[in-house]
Amino acid sequence: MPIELENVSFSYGINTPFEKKALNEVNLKINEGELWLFIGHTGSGKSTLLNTLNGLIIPNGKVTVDTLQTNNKNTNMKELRKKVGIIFQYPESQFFLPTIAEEILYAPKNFDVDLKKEEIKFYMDIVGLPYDYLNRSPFSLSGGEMRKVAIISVLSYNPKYIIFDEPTVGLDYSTRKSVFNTVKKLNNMGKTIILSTHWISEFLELKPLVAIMKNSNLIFKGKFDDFIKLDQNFLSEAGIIFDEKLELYKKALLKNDKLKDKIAML
Ligand SMILES: Nc1ncnc2c1ncn2[C@@H]1O[C@H](COP(=O)(O)OP(=O)(O)OP(=O)(O)O)[C@@H](O)[C@H]1O
Repeated sequence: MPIELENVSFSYGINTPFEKKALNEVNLKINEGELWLFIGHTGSGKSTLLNTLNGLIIPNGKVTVDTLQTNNKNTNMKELRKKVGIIFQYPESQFFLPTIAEEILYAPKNFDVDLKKEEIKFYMDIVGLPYDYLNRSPFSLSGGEMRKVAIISVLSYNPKYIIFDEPTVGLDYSTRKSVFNTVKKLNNMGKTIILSTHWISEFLELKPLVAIMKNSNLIFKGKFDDFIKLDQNFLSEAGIIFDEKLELYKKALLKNDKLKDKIAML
């Protein structure tokens, strides 16, 4: 079953001098097992859109997760939020417990999930965090390690859909690579992943589906190679600039050169 957005619109600060439209008539269907990359300039509406998917923001229009509609007062929001886990930008700012083990156990407890020791180890393996970190304070970790703990605390209640809002923001190259590997593993496990990023080429190997936001509008949704072939002006007006790797990939793709698959793996 999919996540479906139908005519989704949202404004902040309605009827105030600060009223700001963040989503305008967005329509999108996200099928199970897909990997979606949301891109677009700063302030284009990506985070707002992601926050509508688990009911943190209730927009006008309709957001349906499997059979659960976020704006239906009969919807069990706990059930919906258990299905759709969000890893926020700078999630580490939300830590408040003394040990990593307690941080990891907090969300599953909330969702009535009895998390087994082996499951914690399994999730630690996925993100690449050593087991002997469990008794450490989350505040003693590096930024990248904190990000990994935040990812585990969402994985720990086994959501079907996992949303990453700019998962690699503020991280160094090797930690970005490790977050990328986590995304890859989760998607290979069949999880549906929806992520916003400014680092498109890091995800090239996975050939995600791409959604482009511009000034609160969803201006493109489609396959990765169709995105790559989009007109350069159209892209740069949406704040999207290709780096060297994407340019190389585009050249090979347009020439139908087999090299493109090698470039994607770089
Ligand atoms: N809490 C808020 N109150 C008022 N306006 C907001 C709020 N959050 C976001 N906005 C505005 O809504 C618009 C969309 O913001 P949003 O955070 O969704 O964009 P974004 O594409 O995720 O940006 P970024 O890439 O910088 O994270 C922007 O103009 C932003 O200033």
